[in-house]
Amino acid sequence: MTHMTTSAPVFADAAAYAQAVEDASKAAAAYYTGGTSALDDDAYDRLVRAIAEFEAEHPDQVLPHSPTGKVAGGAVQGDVPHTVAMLSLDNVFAPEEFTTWTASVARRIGREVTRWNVQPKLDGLAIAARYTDGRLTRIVTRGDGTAGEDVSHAIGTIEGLPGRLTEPVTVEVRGEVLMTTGQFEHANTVRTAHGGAPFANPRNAAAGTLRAKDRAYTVPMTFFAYGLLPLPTTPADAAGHLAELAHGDLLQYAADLGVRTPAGTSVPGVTLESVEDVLARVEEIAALRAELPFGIDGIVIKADLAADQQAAGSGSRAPRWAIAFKLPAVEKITKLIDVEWNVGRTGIIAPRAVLEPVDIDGSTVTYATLHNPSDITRRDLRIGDQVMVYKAGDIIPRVEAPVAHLRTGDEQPIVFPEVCPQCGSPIDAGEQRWRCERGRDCHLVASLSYAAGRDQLDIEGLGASRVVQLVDAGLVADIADLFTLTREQLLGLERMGETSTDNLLAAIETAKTQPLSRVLCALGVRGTGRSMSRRIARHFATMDHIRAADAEAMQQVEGIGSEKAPVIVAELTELAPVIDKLTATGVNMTEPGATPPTPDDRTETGTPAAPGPLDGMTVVVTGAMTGPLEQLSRNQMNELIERAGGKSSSSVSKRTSLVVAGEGAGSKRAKAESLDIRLATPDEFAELVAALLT
Ligand SMILES: NC(=O)c1ccc[n+]([C@@H]2O[C@H](COP(=O)([O-])OP(=O)(O)OC[C@H]3O[C@@H](n4cnc5c(N)ncnc54)[C@H](O)[C@@H]3O)[C@@H](O)[C@H]2O)c1
Ligand SMILES: [Zn+2]
Repeated sequence: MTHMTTSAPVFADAAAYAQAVEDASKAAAAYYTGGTSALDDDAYDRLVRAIAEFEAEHPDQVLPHSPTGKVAGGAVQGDVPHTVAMLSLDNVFAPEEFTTWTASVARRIGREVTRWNVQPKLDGLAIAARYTDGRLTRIVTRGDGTAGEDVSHAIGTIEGLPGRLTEPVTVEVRGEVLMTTGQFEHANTVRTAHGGAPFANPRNAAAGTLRAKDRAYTVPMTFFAYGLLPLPTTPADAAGHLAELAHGDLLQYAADLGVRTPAGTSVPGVTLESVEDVLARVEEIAALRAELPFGIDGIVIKADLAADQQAAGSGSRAPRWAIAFKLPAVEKITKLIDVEWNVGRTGIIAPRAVLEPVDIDGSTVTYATLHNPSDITRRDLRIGDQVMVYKAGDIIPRVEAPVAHLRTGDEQPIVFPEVCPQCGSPIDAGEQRWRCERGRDCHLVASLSYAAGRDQLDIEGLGASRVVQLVDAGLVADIADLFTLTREQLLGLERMGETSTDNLLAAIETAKTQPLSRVLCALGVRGTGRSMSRRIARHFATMDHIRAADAEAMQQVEGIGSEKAPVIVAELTELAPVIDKLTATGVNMTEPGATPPTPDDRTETGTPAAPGPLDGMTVVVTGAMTGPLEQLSRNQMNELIERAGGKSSSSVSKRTSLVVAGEGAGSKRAKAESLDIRLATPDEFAELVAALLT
């Protein structure tokens, strides 16, 4: 779980440094006041680290408004003074750094720290809530640490921060205001409904909401306390008592007063004595992060005893008795390139965001869930948007919201499908989650239409609408059922006359004689398309040999690697009942011209009985075919090439041996000429493979 952010940029000169200070200040101002920063946290931290490095090397050039060494990067102020400074926290990123830090604290205070209080580092913003005689009278933000902004207008909208304590005491409660995932979703729904731009993430939403005055609507937030201290008006004995309490006891007292603390969550604060135990707890909290209903960006470890804290003291930016063990960033800004619509097994049509690849928490994220269409509307997403993407642990990455102010005006609306993208049937959009009207049959309709297609079994008269009819009538449940359809059954369907019935039955009968490669393709084995199916069929020659192949044998087929092979083998096992049924109905299960591999010949590809005219050649077909080849589809041309011992390809490269250029051939022909690759007209090619053109 150790982590280090990527290296920081280096500034060429003072001007670049000044620009960086400017950018960082602007980002921090947005970050702390509820605007949306143009930088994600990693980018901001990198920038500040680079600024610090430059300043270390050029101490004479440090700008007064540099963010380094300041609470909130010096970007925010306030006019309500804090009685005790509200500081930031220093960071560590790895166990060794933490151990080093604990040793430095021990050195400073001249003894080991007695025990530690370990709690989640809540990802919101710090506030001080002042209670007078038990009544909540004022809420102040952290500001620059010495003075904050009065946000008392938010009283009553923050769950966990009661208007009245259980005892009439005068105290200041400190803690974090945040939005839970649910509150964030709700806030964006309400906000966009009022014509506002959605908040980029829960933290940003909490910051913006806390400061907003006179809004037409209110949205709830949540508070968790992590501190309690006396106010100037607190009676001396009570104040003295508070000052002596250990951190854990203070939080227990806050909870007793009715204030929410992390104690009620799955990551309560705990006190631990050894560094090992602390580190183990850090791991535990990190592991729970993805499932928490609120964001955390680390773990805070504090000396628990007041005496230890006082001995360690505080710096101008952070206390010396506490540290934040930072967890890797789980949010990054990247671009929304596209939205795909996938149909699940039950017919649910789910949108999925296609992203510009971005590294988050140790993995590259290219897709993120968008849940459902209303989710897209609620988030007001557009293609081309910069979006905040969240990913932690093993959860599916999700798009939180667009970073609306980064819009350029070139963003495009997301187009919702009008019919099922898989089978073309109408969509049931009555619920939040859209669904293909065919439900579970959607896949069946799609896979049967595919199987009947021109490049597979080529069953004329079996278009999508006919397939829908057959499925709806319960006549077919898999592709094998097509071959046992009776005349009576077909005649019973609407719009099915004698002629079309006979034609369809004849087409189905013809389909039984298709080569194995097409039957295999029709089965829709995951990970195989047309050309892969042809390669498999040519290699093994018969369905029995294909089914007998284990993953290792499957890997002998060109283009099948160690990852794909077991998937294909497993798929074929799953399809066994359908394959058996197909065989029983008399569907051809051999590949013409191919011979099965011999057992000791595991590296050789199954070769045609006789050497073909295109042996070892890679052939590209372009333009319109004429003469004897006129009727052949591109797929059939490719089949022909492979039957002749060649390899078909769709792009011209140095490795291409021959380009068959028909009428209208354009760029591929030009490329072949520039690479000096042999060209043939369709007629010349037909002659070359004449023996195979029967
Ligand atoms: N994206 C941006 O543009 C941008 C700009 C500025 C800052 N930031 C981010 O903000 C962070 C620095 O912010 P910071 O100065 O507020 O410091 P910080 O968030 O690293 O740590 C201090 C804060 O932690 C909070 N906290 C949460 N749980 C706590 C607990 N249990 N006990 C004590 N405190 C707790 C408090 O609010 C406290 O003020 C960095 O991670 C940086 O990336 C981002
Ligand atoms: Zn469908």
